[in-house]
Amino acid sequence: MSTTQTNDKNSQYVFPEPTIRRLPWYLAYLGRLKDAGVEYVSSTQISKDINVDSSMIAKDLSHLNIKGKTRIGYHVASLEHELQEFLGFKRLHNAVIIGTGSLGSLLLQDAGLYDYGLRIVAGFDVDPSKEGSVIGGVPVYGMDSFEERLPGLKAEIGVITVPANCAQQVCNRIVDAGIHALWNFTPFRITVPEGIVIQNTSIYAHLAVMYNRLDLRNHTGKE
Ligand SMILES: NC(=O)c1ccc[n+]([C@@H]2O[C@H](COP(=O)([O-])OP(=O)(O)OC[C@H]3O[C@@H](n4cnc5c(N)ncnc54)[C@H](O)[C@@H]3O)[C@@H](O)[C@H]2O)c1
Repeated sequence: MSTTQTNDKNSQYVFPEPTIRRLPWYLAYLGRLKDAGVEYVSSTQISKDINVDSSMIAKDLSHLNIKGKTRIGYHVASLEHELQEFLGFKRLHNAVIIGTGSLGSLLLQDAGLYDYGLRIVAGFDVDPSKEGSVIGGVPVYGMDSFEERLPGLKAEIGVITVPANCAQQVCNRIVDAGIHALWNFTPFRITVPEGIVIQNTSIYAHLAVMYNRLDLRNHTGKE
């Protein structure tokens, strides 16, 4: 389960989160069409293939700088390009990871994040045994050098993968050091000052939803 807040009373138009969440579905679908050599696709066809209402698709895509042609639909490659631009996947965003344990190490080794515009430039950890290591080609430094190294890393995003009991303290330190966007993987609901973007991501919350739906299914006896 993930939620994004832009804690900024002065922010301009904020796209509805459900719209932003659906756009990557269209992108993945368009990638498949492109690989299959399909040149044009209509919102009706997209609707049939990915099971989203076609009027909702048309509304979602109206936010983009592209128009579909009557009776032909959208040019697949152009729509894919526009979606990637809109979603920020084409732009590289430098990030640092705080906490290079199980989850932090996995993220450091996930080359796929780069394809989605996230370039992790360094990891930081309080554990001295991790200092000086390289995970997934990314150097890991001690937390004591965090403030000193940060300006040179040109990072705009801080990824938080520390134990929940120190999440808030780590968050405060990252924000004080000048980072404006946080991707929080801990189950702790951290609070941030106005103007800081925060994205909470927890697979555990998704598990809870799945268990709840499974229980419901088992009780209603639906096959
Ligand atoms: N979001 C998810 O889907 C998901 C999945 C698994 C774990 N988690 C959460 O991610 C966090 C990390 O989980 P893990 O399994 O990788 O734990 P872990 O214990 O393997 O790693 C935590 C790392 O943080 C470091 N650390 C501790 N305090 C620190 C501090 N003040 N500053 C910098 N580094 C510090 C530790 O030395 C360790 O290397 C936990 O909060 C966990 O609940 C989230």
